[in-house]
Amino acid sequence: MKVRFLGDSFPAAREILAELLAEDDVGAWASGAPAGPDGRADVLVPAMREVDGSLMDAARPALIQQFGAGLEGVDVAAAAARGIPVANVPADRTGNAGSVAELAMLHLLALSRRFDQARAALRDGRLGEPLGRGLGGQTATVIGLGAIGREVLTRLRPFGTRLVGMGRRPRSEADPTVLALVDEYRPLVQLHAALTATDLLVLCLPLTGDKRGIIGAAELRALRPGGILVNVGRGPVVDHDALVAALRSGSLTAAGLDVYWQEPIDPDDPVLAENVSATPHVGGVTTQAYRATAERFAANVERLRRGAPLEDRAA
Ligand SMILES: O=CC(=O)O
Repeated sequence: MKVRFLGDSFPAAREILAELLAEDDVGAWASGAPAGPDGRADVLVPAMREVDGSLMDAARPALIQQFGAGLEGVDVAAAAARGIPVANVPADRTGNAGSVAELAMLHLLALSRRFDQARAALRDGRLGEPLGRGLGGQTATVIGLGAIGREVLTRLRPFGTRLVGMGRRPRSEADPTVLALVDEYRPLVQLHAALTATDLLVLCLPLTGDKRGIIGAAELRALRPGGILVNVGRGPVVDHDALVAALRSGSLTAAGLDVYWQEPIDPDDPVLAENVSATPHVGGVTTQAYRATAERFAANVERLRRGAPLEDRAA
């Protein structure tokens, strides 16, 4: 089987997959699908690129299989119209959610303890600065209570942080396992009120439904003074210009970002000149999560080969 990733990002995913699918041809189209017979793949891997109907017509894949959870770049209706199955590897099945949550913790700790400034002080020969803040006693609001949000809450608990969980559902319909993880549950319709009592805002949302730009200027302004935002879900959930403005004015103290409006982010993007700790979409990029993701991916390729029903289908 010919397995092709769109773009040459996420190289370790291909390496681990190539080991598991040793009989198959695993590779990448560095700049999108090439024309002609070379542009055909049995399994097409979106890898954060857009997959529209014309790309499907050119590549004529037997399966569009994400190496990970997010399918927001895939025109699932166009795939269904062409009879092409679309599948992903859900974050809760592989340890991916735990890896992403761990990265959220890294950003929270680095920004609260001002890790970049500490390293700069060390290089300047200064001692005992900067003054950081601990996570204890602060209020963290985690928006998005899927597998990643839950793992973030679990990891924050031992730090003595007050935990607010926000999800779509009214409290009466919230999942009891989520309610057990938080000090307070609030439905998303109470977003503004929750933010006014928030020091640490952690976004763990997929880009589905009406989530684009839900964190804009008014929401960032509502956070408590000294507020920190961490986004490990999807970039466009936050309004880019509002984020830059809030960081510039100091109304938001710092941001930890692993996901962006376009990926990879332009290194000259003004947000990167502000007080941010930024990583290039490595939330799920750990040997543990990748091995488990690759195993589920390879199992679906094997099913495709045998004509067996595929797992984790979105279409
Ligand atoms: O971003 C990573 C994923 O969607 O799995």
